[in-house]
Amino acid sequence: MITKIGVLTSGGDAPGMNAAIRGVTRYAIEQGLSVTGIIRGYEGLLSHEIMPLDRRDVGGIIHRGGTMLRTARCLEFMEEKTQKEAAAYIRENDIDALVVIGGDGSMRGAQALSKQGIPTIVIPGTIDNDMDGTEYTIGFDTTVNTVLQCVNRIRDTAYSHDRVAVIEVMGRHAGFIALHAGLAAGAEAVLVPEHDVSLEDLCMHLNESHRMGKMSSIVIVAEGAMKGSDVYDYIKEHTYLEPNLTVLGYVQRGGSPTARDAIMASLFSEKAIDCLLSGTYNCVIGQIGETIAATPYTEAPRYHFPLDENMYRLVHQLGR
Ligand SMILES: Nc1ncnc2c1ncn2[C@@H]1O[C@H](COP(=O)(O)OP(=O)(O)OP(=O)(O)O)[C@@H](O)[C@H]1O
Ligand SMILES: O=P(O)(O)OC[C@H]1O[C@](O)(CO)[C@@H](O)[C@@H]1O
Ligand SMILES: [Mg+2]
Repeated sequence: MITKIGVLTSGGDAPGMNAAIRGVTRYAIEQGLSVTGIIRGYEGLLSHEIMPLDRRDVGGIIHRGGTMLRTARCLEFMEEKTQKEAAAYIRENDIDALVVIGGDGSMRGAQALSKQGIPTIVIPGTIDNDMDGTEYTIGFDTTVNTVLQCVNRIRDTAYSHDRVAVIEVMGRHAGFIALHAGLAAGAEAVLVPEHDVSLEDLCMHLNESHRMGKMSSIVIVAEGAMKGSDVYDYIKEHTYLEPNLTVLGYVQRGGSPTARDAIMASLFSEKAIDCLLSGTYNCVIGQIGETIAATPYTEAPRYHFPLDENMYRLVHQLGR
């Protein structure tokens, strides 16, 4: 029977992680469990940094970006020896199950711990929206809206100076941020890791739009597709157009969560605790269609939600 849970955040921080820490803590306490917070993700399990969490400890954080528990990318945790040490520490502290809030890498970490006999459950928290077992990850909506606001500002300059604004956004392995922000901002083109990038085609596309009377354009590049600076250089060398470059960087990851992210964080938290209480674990919580589901790690790849090809086509058709 589960009486005490641990909770940690891992990987890149994402807006809404704090709302999830609050949701997990308060809902678990409501159900009669006690809660331990682990500091700095899997690193905290190795450096033994933990703290008890009560209702008041998670007060005043629902609207804050980042994560009050801190987070880390812990490379040591890739080794089985380290995973065994972490599992032993969890047992020593009488933690019966662990809630991991993080992205796809963090989910692999949770799966590794479950192989060591620790019941785990994952709440998807990453701005990248690139996890199996869910159509939505906490933080994505906030980031897309942040990028949109930035692009709208950059557009003013691009328009006024007749320039091609090249904007690099995050997404090491996935183009969701670029695609969604691109469609919302009316970009001329988006470059994403899921599609081969031809800078020759891009320049033809931009030149053609220019001939049709379009004096300024927006090109959004996911960092995993190509470096924004390479796109800038190519346009400068191969066209008569005038590009400018903005690498958005970490402004995309901070900030207060949108209503959608704070709501999803709360709903995912409730589902995670309900699952643990009913003996369902080693699962990723996720939104699948209209439902909030719990999918075993081993089955999550069956629920892979790729980039929406219709949206990708539409960006390029509407952007000219
Ligand atoms: N195969 C694995 N086995 C064990 N642990 C892993 C594995 N992959 C990742 N992890 C752990 O999860 C941590 C976070 O992973 P990663 O850096 O990929 O971020 P993420 O959770 O995908 O979030 P984001 O992509 O939003 O930054 C890693 O630093 C590592 O501690
Ligand atoms: O510099 P860091 O913290 O490793 O984060 C960069 C990476 O994290 C992510 O933002 C996801 O949080 C990726 O898109 C990005 O490549
Ligand atoms: Mg990831």
